[in-house]
Amino acid sequence: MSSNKNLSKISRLVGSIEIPGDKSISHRAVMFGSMAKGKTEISNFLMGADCLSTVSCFQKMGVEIQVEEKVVTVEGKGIDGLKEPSDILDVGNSGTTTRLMLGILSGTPIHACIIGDESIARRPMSRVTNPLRSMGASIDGRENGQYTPLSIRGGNLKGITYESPVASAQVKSAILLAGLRTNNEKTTVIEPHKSRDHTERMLRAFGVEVHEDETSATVIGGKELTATDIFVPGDISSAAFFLVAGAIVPNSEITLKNVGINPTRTGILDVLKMMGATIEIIQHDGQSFEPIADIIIKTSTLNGTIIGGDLIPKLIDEIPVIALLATQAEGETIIKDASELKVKETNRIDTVVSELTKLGANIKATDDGMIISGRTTLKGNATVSSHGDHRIGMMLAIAACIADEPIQLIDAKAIDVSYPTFFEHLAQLSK
Ligand SMILES: O=C(O)C1=C[C@@H](OP(=O)(O)O)[C@@H](O)[C@H](O)C1
Ligand SMILES: C=C(OP(=O)(O)O)C(=O)O
Repeated sequence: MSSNKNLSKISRLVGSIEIPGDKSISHRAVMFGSMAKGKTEISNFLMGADCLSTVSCFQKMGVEIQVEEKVVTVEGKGIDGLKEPSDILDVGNSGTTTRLMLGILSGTPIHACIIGDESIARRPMSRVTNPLRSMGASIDGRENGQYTPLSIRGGNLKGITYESPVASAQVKSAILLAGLRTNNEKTTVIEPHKSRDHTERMLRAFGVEVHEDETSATVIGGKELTATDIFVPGDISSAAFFLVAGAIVPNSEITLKNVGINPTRTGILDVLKMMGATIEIIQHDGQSFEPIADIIIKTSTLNGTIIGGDLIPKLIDEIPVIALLATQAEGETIIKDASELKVKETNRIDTVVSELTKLGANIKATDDGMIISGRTTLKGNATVSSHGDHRIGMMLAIAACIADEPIQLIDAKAIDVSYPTFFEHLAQLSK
């Protein structure tokens, strides 16, 4: 489904918005609620297309799930409660749904087929299908299980210690979720850098013990999950677009409310501080399993910086909009160690560089990231495309706020994947 938007410069951004629920946490709440015994009520659920794909896949496996405007109720029937689906499980555009669901299905004695859209069909799945096979799952698919369509039949699993070549919460979560299905065996995932730990935190909320250290996580199989109510904090990856907008649109001051500030996700806040942004973080008291804050950002004078190493997994989805931020910073910004960008919804090194270049940015691709020289005036008067990638679409819509001439954005609809109210929020803040 394609849709285009004409976007113009904005004189200032003022006011406050409530950031919609976190995508990673919304997916997990539906999945873990489906595996648990009892009723899980999820509030502030993200009504984005990706999370609705997760809901529909678990409904097809017989789980009763009701969705009523940001409140989702899941009637879990326990870890053995999933039924063999009579239809294909369609994950749409969602890598998280695909990889975590493969982990869950690995130890479930049913057969399932998984397909998604054309972007999903290009995303590498061997990073989960290979370790899951080594635990005992039968998985097949295009190019020996590297790409969708995939088919899976769960088996009797054994625990493994898996040293992942990539820092990926999707890989870690898939293996840990499979590990829960072993008979009292230990499963450990070791990563090169720590990835987001929402799975570990939420499993504990569902009553399952998870052992964590600096870069590893361990579960013991055979434990039941107990249903619990989950409040989903606002998604810092969605907040990132308005954090950058607030910093680069002149005379702005905006407050972003209820933003999740899990330290494995706050790389964007570190970068804004490193670049000299005026930012205030007011943490809420009495949090449950994920910390939450209101964040105030003002128009800022910015300097270039170097972003790499263990900061990368903490901001991987924010790199497109960080590249835009860097076009408005004095001097050079180097983003390195980020080759994972090549296997997201698009090759985000290529799409960021090609679309920002059309707007007049001084940006070049490297093997594992990009180098941006600022500060440049974005001229606009160009047609750019999301390439079907929600984060590229939102980055370009924020670029339009400061470009001298209007921009036409092709396929703005892609934004619905993670932030369906994005344009309403932008309009609300625009003065
Ligand atoms: O576990 C998750 O919810 C996610 C993990 C990250 O992917 P990787 O695990 O591939 O790094 C991230 O890019 C994605 O948007 C969501
Ligand atoms: C990479 C992303 O999501 P997923 O892997 O779930 O498709 C994203 O939201 O930027």
